[in-house]
Amino acid sequence: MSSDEIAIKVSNLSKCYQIYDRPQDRLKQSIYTRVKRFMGRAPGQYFREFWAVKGVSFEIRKGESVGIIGRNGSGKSTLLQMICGTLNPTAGVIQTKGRIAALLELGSGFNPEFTGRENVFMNAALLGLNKEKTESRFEDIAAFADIGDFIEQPVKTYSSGMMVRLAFSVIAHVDADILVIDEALAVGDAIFTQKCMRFIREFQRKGTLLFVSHDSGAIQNLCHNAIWLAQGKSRMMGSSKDVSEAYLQYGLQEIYGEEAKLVSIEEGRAVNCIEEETFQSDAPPTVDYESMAMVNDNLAQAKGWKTGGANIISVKLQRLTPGVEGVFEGGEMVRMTVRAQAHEPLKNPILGFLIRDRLGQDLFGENTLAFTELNPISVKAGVTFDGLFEFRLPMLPNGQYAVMASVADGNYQVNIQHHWLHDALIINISSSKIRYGLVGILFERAELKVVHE
Ligand SMILES: Nc1ncnc2c1ncn2[C@@H]1O[C@H](COP(=O)(O)OP(=O)(O)OP(=O)(O)O)[C@@H](O)[C@H]1O
Repeated sequence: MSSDEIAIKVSNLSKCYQIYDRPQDRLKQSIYTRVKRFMGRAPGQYFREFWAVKGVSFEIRKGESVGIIGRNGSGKSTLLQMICGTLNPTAGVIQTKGRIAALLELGSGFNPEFTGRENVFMNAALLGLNKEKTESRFEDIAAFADIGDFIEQPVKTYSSGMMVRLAFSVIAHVDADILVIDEALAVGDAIFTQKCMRFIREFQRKGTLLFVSHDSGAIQNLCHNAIWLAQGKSRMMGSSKDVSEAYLQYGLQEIYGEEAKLVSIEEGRAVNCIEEETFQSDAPPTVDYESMAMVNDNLAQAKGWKTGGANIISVKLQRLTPGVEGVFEGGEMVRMTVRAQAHEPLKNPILGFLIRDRLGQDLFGENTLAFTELNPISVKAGVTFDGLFEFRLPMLPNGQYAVMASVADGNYQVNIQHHWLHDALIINISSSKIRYGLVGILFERAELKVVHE
């Protein structure tokens, strides 16, 4: 790899902390250090060495997205702080090319006594943006943070969510070449997280990303490669898929213990020997998933874009059976209605929706194209029209989800998106028993059966 292609190069990087078991040991050490300096001989040592990061080396190409995964205390923050220059290494070399912006420690870089506005200028200056540029971008920064009048209040009055909003907004507007994000901090409410994820995905098209998470799913989704840190050392580097799988296996091994030694399997060696069977059972489904969804209309605050050719008037999720309004149960039949109005003639209007999780991953959705291919409909300016989608609501794991809605004109290949809303509805799932995957489905059967005695 030529040096021009490298964004970050870390060689043999280490950080050692001195750990004092008792407060008086720290005092003794400082006295003895002075004595040593004065007398020139080594007195006793009153601390233990703790290597938070030890001998880590890697190279990251420009434009690459790399995930850092590891348990609590494995050295992720320490490593990233050294890369960002906020912590001095004990040993090793770090070379970086370009402007680094980081979201690492909550509130770090903010002066609590200064207002949000003053902190924006201070932070942007630290990140290399001059006053004129910051002034010209201030409105965008404030709009992205979306904390209203709090921008003029001292940061010490902020909630942690407001602090993250402001910090993220600054790093999103300083033309960074390298972004360092700790996912634990990037989470705010669903709408803001989705906005951050959209920014990160856009940034990835040209910039270099270092993304820290405990969630191997998030790492695989955002990063091509990953580094697994364990006890301060780099345990594995490779594709994010391979690293995540190895990390997961290691975690399971720890849970199961030595008696269930897990062996990696390179290729499937099992012989497929399941006989065809028609099984009938009158027993009720054995898998009990509860997944209650609370749906909130967010249309008035929804972000997106429009051309003026047509706009979405409403997005509604309704249950098709009686029940409490706005509360849904996973597995029940529902109707999503996306209503729009044309402001110019639309030859082949398309209405659609898409449900996304907190990381902006598309879970499922549909549009009306399959229908209008068979039943062509055009609309004149001023006409209001609905897209109707009836489906069984999947059971979703706990968390917040956003419903994207759009109105367009055209066909599968060529279409103009006239109005696109990222978060027309917000879905909150709170009591889900879904344990695996992004979306749960209703299992009719999940049993164990003896085949041969
Ligand atoms: N100032 C310090 N003095 C002593 N030990 C420290 C200090 N800062 C961090 N450590 C230790 O270094 C180790 C690595 O910490 P670090 O915060 O880098 O881990 P991490 O992987 O980011 O953890 P988490 O996922 O919990 O954020 C931990 O054992 C921590 O206790």
